[in-house]
Amino acid sequence: MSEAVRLLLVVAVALVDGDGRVLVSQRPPGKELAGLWEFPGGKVEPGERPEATLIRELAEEIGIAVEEPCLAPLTFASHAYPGFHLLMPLYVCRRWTGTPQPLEGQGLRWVRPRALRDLAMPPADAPLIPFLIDLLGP
Ligand SMILES: Nc1nc2c([nH]c(=O)n2[C@@H]2O[C@H](COP(=O)(O)OP(=O)(O)OP(=O)(O)O)[C@@H](O)[C@H]2O)c(=O)[nH]1
Repeated sequence: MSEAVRLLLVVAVALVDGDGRVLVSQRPPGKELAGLWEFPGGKVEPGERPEATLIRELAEEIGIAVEEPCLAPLTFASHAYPGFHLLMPLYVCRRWTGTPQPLEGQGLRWVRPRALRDLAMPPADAPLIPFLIDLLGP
């Protein structure tokens, strides 16, 4: 039998603005993978539905309100990190209330999907970029 892995379920979202740009957030100093740009989101807590996790994280991290029907599944990442295996559904969202703000002192940037390739992102995220380019154009 192969070695047991710890599976970590994290949900993330590509918020898309009217110009087809995507919001990325820079992991704050002190966290694992600090300085890398990522899609907003976080770990699914025990007993929590993934969509509820995203709605909670978006309110906590960037101060916007999202309605569940506005979260559309796009694709997912499956990546072996040292010590755990990340499974990360990526949703797309084009409608929300409020203006994204860096409530946790993180950097926030709106970028065209093609420009994601030039950002330092966690290794799990690279395979997600072509799906965003297909959906939104470069
Ligand atoms: N949110 C998010 N997490 C990602 C992405 N890519 C990626 O590998 N991850 C990984 O998924 C995990 C998310 O953990 P997190 O620390 O952001 O979750 P959280 O907000 O619940 O953390 P906390 O325990 O500090 O509250 C980390 O291991 C992170 O490196 C991404 O694009 N977005």
